[in-house]
Amino acid sequence: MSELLQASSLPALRVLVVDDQATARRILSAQLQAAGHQVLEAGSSDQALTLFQAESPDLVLLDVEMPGHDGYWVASQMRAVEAGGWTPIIFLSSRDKDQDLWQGIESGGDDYLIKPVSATVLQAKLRAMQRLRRMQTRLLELSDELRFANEQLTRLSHEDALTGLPNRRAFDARLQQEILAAQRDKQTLTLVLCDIDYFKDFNDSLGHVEGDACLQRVARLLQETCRRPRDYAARYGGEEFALILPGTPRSGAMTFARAVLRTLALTAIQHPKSAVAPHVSVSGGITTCIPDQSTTVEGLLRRADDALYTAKSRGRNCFFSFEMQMDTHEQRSARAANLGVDMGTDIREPDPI
Ligand SMILES: Nc1nc2c(ncn2[C@@H]2O[C@H](COP(=O)(O)OP(=O)(O)OP(=O)(O)O)[C@@H](O)[C@H]2O)c(=O)[nH]1
Repeated sequence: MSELLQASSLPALRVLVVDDQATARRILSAQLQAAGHQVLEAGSSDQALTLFQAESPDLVLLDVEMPGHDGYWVASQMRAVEAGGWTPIIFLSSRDKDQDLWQGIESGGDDYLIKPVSATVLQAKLRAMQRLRRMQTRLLELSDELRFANEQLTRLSHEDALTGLPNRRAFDARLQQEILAAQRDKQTLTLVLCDIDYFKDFNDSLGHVEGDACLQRVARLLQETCRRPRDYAARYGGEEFALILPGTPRSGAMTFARAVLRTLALTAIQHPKSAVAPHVSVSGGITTCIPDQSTTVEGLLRRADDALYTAKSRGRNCFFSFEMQMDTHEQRSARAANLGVDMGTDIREPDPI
């Protein structure tokens, strides 16, 4: 690289020189190389277009008069294939009428120099192009940084900072999508709301730092209990979690609830102030339906929340579902036989572990 380029810290350019005269090309190329630039040479309009597309040069120096298609045509073709980019094109021509310059700019050129072009003028033009190139590079970097920041922002606006689970906003959007999908496919959809029991007492006795750690562990356990790819766990509020189990009927929801209760019992996060268990437990409200036109996010959440309230009032550390209560005794017995569990309207861990 020449001392001139190094000293100015301007980027060296990859220049496509298009001229049907081999001698003119060679002289120009030598000047450019002496100034530290890289040169690609094209002796025809077709070759120019091929190199332009294959090599994406930083600058095109383009002769006007060439056999076949002239330089104006080449410039317009380059603009057409560039798709959103902008490579500077400078015409070098012995045509010196105003109309020629006009046509050059109209066809997509950025500048028009009349041959013979002095070495100083050429250097000056190249310096200007180098500055443009540097600005363009910086703009591209900035736009990448902006895109990355936007992606981060979108992710953060959908994520709960403490647990890393999706937050309420993301959950509501997902539930809406799953309602529509289940409506379309006539599939069952289960919604579960879980709330940690006596969590205020947990915080009061062990402190908020332990409380936060507890929320993180419960979040992870719930997420791990979601075994199917479309199951979705979110932090819905303070100590409340919400789960969507698509394609899951009542029996599957019960299995899920039992798994949650068992996992929490096995994990045994100590809860010195719980009135229902020596460990952290949850209460849960479940609703299962095949959504129709009248099914809404708000309606489903209300039903699950009412069920959660009932689970709390029935003693906590259990799940409750109104739909299961509506099952006939025969259905319950049949399912209980299949699952090998004692199924009431609320779901508990039957044997102390
Ligand atoms: N450490 C911590 N505590 C939280 C967070 N969000 C909510 N809480 C606490 O969760 C507790 C919820 O208390 P309540 O709504 O009274 O419910 P509870 O004590 O769990 O009682 P029940 O739900 O009836 O069993 C409050 O003390 C909140 O301060 C959090 O991000 N971190």
